[in-house]
Formats: sequence, C-alpha cells, structure tokens
Amino acid sequence: MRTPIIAGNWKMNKTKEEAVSFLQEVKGKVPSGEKVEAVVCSPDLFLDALVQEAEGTEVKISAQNMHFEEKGAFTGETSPKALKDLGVEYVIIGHSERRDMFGETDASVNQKVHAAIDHGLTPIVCVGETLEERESNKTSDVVTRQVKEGLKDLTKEQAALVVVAYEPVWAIGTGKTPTAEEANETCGVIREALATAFSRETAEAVRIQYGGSVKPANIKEMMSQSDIDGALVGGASLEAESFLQLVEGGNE
Ligand SMILES: O=C(CO)COP(=O)(O)O
Repeated sequence: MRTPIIAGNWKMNKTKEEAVSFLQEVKGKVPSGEKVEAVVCSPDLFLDALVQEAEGTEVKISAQNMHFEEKGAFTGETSPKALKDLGVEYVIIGHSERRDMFGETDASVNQKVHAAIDHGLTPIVCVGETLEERESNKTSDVVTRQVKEGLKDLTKEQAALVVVAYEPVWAIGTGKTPTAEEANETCGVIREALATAFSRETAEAVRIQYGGSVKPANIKEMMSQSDIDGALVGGASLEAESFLQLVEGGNE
C-alpha cells in the first residue's frame, strides 16, 4: 500500500511572512494519520522557519533543489547536510525548470539523488517530456531514460524510498493536462522502468506523482488512477485554502 503524497511546489514565490502565515493556516487542518502525506516545497530562505512552524504537525517540509556535495566552494548553493540539519525531509531533484534553465542533466540528477539518500532526505525526482517529444511519440523513451539514468546505481532498497514526479513539461503552468488515463499510462511506463532497473517489488513500493496544472477540480480524477499516488502542484498550492482542498482530494 503506497501512502499518497500531495506536495505543493511554491517555486520562487512568497516572502517569509507569507510562507509562515500559510503554514499557520494549514497546519491544524491537514488530516492526521497515514492516509496522505502533505508536503510544502519552499524556497531555501524560509525552510528554517517552516520546519519550526510544522513541528508536531502532519505537514512535511521540502527543499526545491540542492547541491550534491556535502560542503565546499560552491557559491550560492545549498548542501544536503545543511538541509538535513534544519529538519527538512524532502527535496525536489531535476525539476524541468532546472533542467531547462539551470543546466541540470540526468547525470547531475543522479548525483543529487545519491546525495539526498545518503543524507537521509527523500528525493522527489521529476521526469517528463516536452511537447515536441510528445508529438514525436517519444514520451515513453524519455521518461524511461530519465528514470534509469536519474536513479542509476541505487540499491533496490534505496530506490524504493524515492518519489518520482511525472510532470509533462507542456502541462506545467499552462492549464493543459493529459487526460487522467494518459497520465496514468505514462506513470505505468515509469513503474515498468523501475521494475526493469530494480525489481517488481521496488517498482510497487515507489510513489509516483502526477504534476502539471493540477487543481482542486482535477485532483480526484488523477488520484483515482491505479499508478498515480499523488500530485506535485505549482500554482494551485500557493493559497492555503486551495492547498487544503488538494490534500483533501488526495485523501479520498
Ligand atoms: O511544475 C509544477 C510543480 O512542480 C507544476 O506547476 P503548475 O501546477 O503550476 O502547473
């Protein structure tokens, strides 16, 4: 049984005050128990305050990126050790915005995934095809390669800890989505890639999220699919009310 995971990716939004008041608003309202995990992925600047605010509640805190080295001369970067020390539990790795604008590759994703696991952080590894790749029927090849390369050299036990987020690039921030059946089909391809690279047992343990224009209005349909175990949400996660509706949608 895979516990659903709803994660809000704030991207480069909010001030510290806005971030903290969001958490104050949602923390008492997120359902307790094992039914759904609610995660907030914040800019690094607010992680410390959010971890403190979330203490003793059901809300978990995630970073949006990190470096793969533990420390060193990497100006402007954040280390996995520092994230762990703050009490951060999750970290997004290889978001398409980072692949597209900040030069991330399957190889750097792989280094970061290893570093996250080694430091006890759970990586949320993003994969997904561009519109051009989709139109030339390369979706399955692209996500299979991204999963295989991104998770390369993990043990089966380590791979089982990873969360994979399937985010078609063309669906991010556009209001366009694949149908729930199409999204599920690609999540199924991702699960098969995991089974081939590791084992059937590992593939069945990994939680696969769908991301890209998820809203309270479409979350339930996505969550009802057999291979979709959660959502990674941008725009619709910025308001407390909407985030709570998403978590509720993941809880049914
Ligand atoms: O990129 C995303 C989450 O990581 C999706 O963003 P939107 O939900 O705004 O489309």
